[in-house]
Amino acid sequence: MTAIRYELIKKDKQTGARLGILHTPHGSYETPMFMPVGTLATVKTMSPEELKEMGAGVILSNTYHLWLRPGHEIVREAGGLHKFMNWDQAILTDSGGFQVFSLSKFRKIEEEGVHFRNHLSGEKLFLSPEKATEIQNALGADIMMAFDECPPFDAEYNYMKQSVERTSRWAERCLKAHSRPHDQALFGIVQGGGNEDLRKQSARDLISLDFPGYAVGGLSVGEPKEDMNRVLDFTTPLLPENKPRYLMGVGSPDSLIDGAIRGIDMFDCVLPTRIARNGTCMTSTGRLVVKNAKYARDFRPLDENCDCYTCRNYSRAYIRHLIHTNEIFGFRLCTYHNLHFLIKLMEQIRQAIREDRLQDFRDEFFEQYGFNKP
Ligand SMILES: CNc1nc2c(CCNCc3ccccc3)c3nc(N)[nH]c(=O)c3cc2[nH]1
Repeated sequence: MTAIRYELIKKDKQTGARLGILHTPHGSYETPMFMPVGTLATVKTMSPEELKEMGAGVILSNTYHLWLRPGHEIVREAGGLHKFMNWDQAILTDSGGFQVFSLSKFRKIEEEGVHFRNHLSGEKLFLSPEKATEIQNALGADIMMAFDECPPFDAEYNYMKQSVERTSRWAERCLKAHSRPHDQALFGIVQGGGNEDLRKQSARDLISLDFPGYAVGGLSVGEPKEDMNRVLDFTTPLLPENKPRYLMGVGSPDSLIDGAIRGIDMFDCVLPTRIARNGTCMTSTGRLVVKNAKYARDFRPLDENCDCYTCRNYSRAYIRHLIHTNEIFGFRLCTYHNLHFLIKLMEQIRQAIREDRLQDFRDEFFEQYGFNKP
């Protein structure tokens, strides 16, 4: 028995969306789901109790960051990430590949792995499929990711082809190095940019290795949303129907809906927590920059249609004051609201799938939120 099991409950009659349950050693969670990001073993400014209160299930942490600080051996000695951060629900760790490419200026990619510099100290570092797998085994997350290369979306075809083939070889090396397959599910990551044939090759390679789940990588890296949707249109149908599909780094409301419509089950994004720290909030009628002076005497909640802790107890004027004075409580209130907003959106998406009306829901939501309907 592998560490996780995906149970397909039903498919939406209007779209490629599906309602499912992801069973993990730390709990079972309905999908499609949004996973808050907690890079350094904390979802910034939120306590585990608050995360549970708002309905968070699986949260993310990061191999690269935790390897550098505090070091994966300390987390292992603490009894693993769940014990270390006092989180008794599920955890997913990314493999560190993406962070190396996005954080480190100098890097050299070879068959063996990636040479780069520590983005904090400048010291020379090296990450390989084996090392990334060893770190994730030490962290002990329920779901861990294969070590991959996420090339620029518009990389030259031959480079992209070489990269996909190397990522497939790296995935096999991760499977071989994985020491705890019964406790931790290793997901393969499909690459290939915007090239349908390379996406097919990547999916075929990874499916032949029989992973318990698959991520669609190489997207949400600056390409237009139409391109992301086009890639999903021909990529998710390649993936096994009875296994979870995770679209990496996607979390704006329109992309969550469009990803769910195309058969994605799991999403993560730093957006809700990151924009909260500069006073930008997601509301049912679009984004609201609460530190704007126009809210100085606005005593309404952030979102009149929201029943979260923030919206039940505090006004725009008060939150604006806190953000304006750099008060940490202001960041907490905006973070709580933004995470609750996305978790609530996923519940609405799941309900729309139950009622076979996700396309209609998309139209209503886009209209209300202010996304131009293509
Ligand atoms: C924002 N757009 C985007 N993010 C991508 C990521 C990282 C996903 N977020 C994981 C995370 C975990 C903890 C803390 C912070 C982030 C990717 N990761 C991998 N391994 N491969 C990708 O292709 C890839 C593509 C991405 N696009």
